[in-house]
Parts: sequence; structure tokens; C-alpha cells
Amino acid sequence: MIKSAAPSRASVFISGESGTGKELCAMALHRHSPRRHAPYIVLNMAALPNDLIESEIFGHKKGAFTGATADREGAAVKAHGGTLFLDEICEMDLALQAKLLRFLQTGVVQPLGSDETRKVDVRIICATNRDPMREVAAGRMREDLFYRLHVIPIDLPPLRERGTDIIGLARSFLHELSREEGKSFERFTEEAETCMLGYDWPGNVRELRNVIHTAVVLYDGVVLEQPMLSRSLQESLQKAQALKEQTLKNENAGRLDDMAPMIAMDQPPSPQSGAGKAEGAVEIEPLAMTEERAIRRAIALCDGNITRAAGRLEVSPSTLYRKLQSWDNKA
Ligand SMILES: Nc1ncnc2c1ncn2[C@@H]1O[C@H](COP(=O)(O)OP(=O)(O)OP(=O)(O)O)[C@@H](O)[C@H]1O
Repeated sequence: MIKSAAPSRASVFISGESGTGKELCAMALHRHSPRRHAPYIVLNMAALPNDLIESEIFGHKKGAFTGATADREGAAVKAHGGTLFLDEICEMDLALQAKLLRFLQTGVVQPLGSDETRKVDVRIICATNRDPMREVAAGRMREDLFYRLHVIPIDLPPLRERGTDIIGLARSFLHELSREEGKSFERFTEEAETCMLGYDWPGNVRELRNVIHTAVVLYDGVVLEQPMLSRSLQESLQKAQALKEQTLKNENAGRLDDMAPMIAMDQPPSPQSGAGKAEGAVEIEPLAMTEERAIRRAIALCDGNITRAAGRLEVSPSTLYRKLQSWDNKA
């Protein structure tokens, strides 16, 4: 998929759990594209405060805000002719999502505090470890932006679903890390490989690489045996347990968030998204569009079950079917 998608200018939307290789995939797309000699710029939405992201993407003019002591070129301009990778895209607040959408539609960059605009040619790749449809359904990601970005979707499977790929990756890491650490490991015992196949790798490829790295550093020899792996797996298991508990907590919190738009559908986007703070964040849309969005969101939250969605929306299923049909006809 990477090879087929690389030559195109179309946006790529990479999703997958943490550690499945999304960043590596984005880099591979750029390296196999005709843009490979042009810049590849990465911005991580989770690593930057929301009010800085806008200036990081679009740049700013000296004096545009406190601390803007000089003009600054944004990533969109730096990436001209090349690729802009927006990692953790779902962390971007709604106000900024609107600005990103406008940029995607026009290709025009306007730095903060500047009247000047510049047209750029940038290929966008974005990634998230969240379920993007769920983010859209919960109102945390604009649907129009999602469809703009989601032209070529690449879903990276979790390592536990990749069958014997685990072994291929493990062997390649063993060679690479053995060389890097000046060790002479060449292969695993059969038991070690069986053990890796039986584990569920919540941290995915990153965890596999780390576990092998630890074993390579701690032990010597030509054959890496299961007990050597077990020690570093043990540590990894403890970390995984902590991660699982955290994820569970987040998921429960997320589920409550997801229900909020259904309970109070006529309210503006949740303040937790940061939208309330920024001007222009809550855009006015025709009532029919609000209704359609609310209905589609309810259906998505009810896993496509229209009868259940109708129940939650307190209308009859036939009303929902009628409305869905009318939208289909319109499309
Ligand atoms: N197919 C692969 N072959 C070799 N190494 C891989 C592969 N997939 C992932 N890795 C390695 O696993 C680690 C995690 O990959 P990467 O940072 O791309 O994951 P990610 O999905 O972007 O993670 P996160 O969501 O946490 O940012 C990196 O060290 C990467 O080089």
C-alpha cells in the first residue's frame, strides 16, 4: 500500500495503535514519493500546546503575539514541494481544525499577524492512534476535515494480529541490535519464538524491539534463549499492565465524553476540546446539517444499529430510515 500510495499527492490518513509504525510508514511514503528530495516536516499535535500549533503550521509575523520576537516561517511553508506529516491529528482543537481545512482547500498560508499570503504545494500525511470515526462521531474531529484527510487510509494492524510477522520482525531486530551492541546473537531458540508468538504485545513493534534490545544488552551468546527474553518480557509485562489500566481509565472517560453530544446535542462543541476558548471556533451551520450530523453520530455510537439510535434520539426508526434515504438521494 505504501508503494502504491507514495507517488500520489493525495492525503494519507494512517491509523493504528501506539508503536505499530505510523511514523515509519509516513517517512516511507515520503521516501518513495517523487517529493523525496524535497523537505519532510513532522509536527506532533500532542507534543505542542494548541495555541502554539497554529504558529508552528502557518508561521507568524514579529509581534503577532507576546513572545513573537521575530518573523517565523511555518511548517506548511517549510514543507513546500515536499511532505508535511501531522502526527496525533486528533489532538488538534476544533478552531484549528477549521483553519487546517481552509488551508487544505486553498493551499494558501497566511502567517499569524500577517496580511501576506503564500500558495504552497504540500502533501499531507496524518496519523492517529485513536479511532478516527469515533472522534468524528463524538464531535472531537470535524467530519469535513476527516474526509479531506482520509483520501488514502492506511490502517496499521496491532502486532498481535500480524501472525508470524512477529518472527520476521524479531529476527531482523536481533541482527540489527546485535550488530549495534557489538554482540554475536544470530538466532532465537524455538521456545523463544513460540513465547513471542504467544504474547499479545500491547506496545506493538516498539515493545518487541525494546524487549529484544534489553535481552541483547543483558546477555551474550549466539542463540537467544527463552529465559533471556523472559526477563525483559517480565519488565515489559509490568509496564503493559500499567498501560492497560491507564487505557481502560481513558476509555471509560472517553465513553462518557462520547455520550455527551447525544445527551446535549443542541449545545456547542464540548469545552474540553478547547473550542470554547478560541474565537470563531463554534461555526454556525444550517439546522438541517446539525440534525444530520447528530443523527449520523448517534448511529455510529450505536454501532450502526438504527433502531437503537432511534430509541436514544427519541424518534421512531422509520423517521431515521426516511431521513437517511433522503440524504442518500441527495448524495
Ligand atoms: N515494520 C517495521 N519494521 C521495522 N521497525 C518497525 C516497524 N514498525 C515499527 N517499527 C519500529 O517500532 C518503533 C515504533 O514505530 P513508530 O514510532 O513508527 O510507531 P507509531 O505508530 O508512530 O507510534 P506512536 O503512536 O506511539 O507515535 C520504531 O522504533 C520503529 O522503527
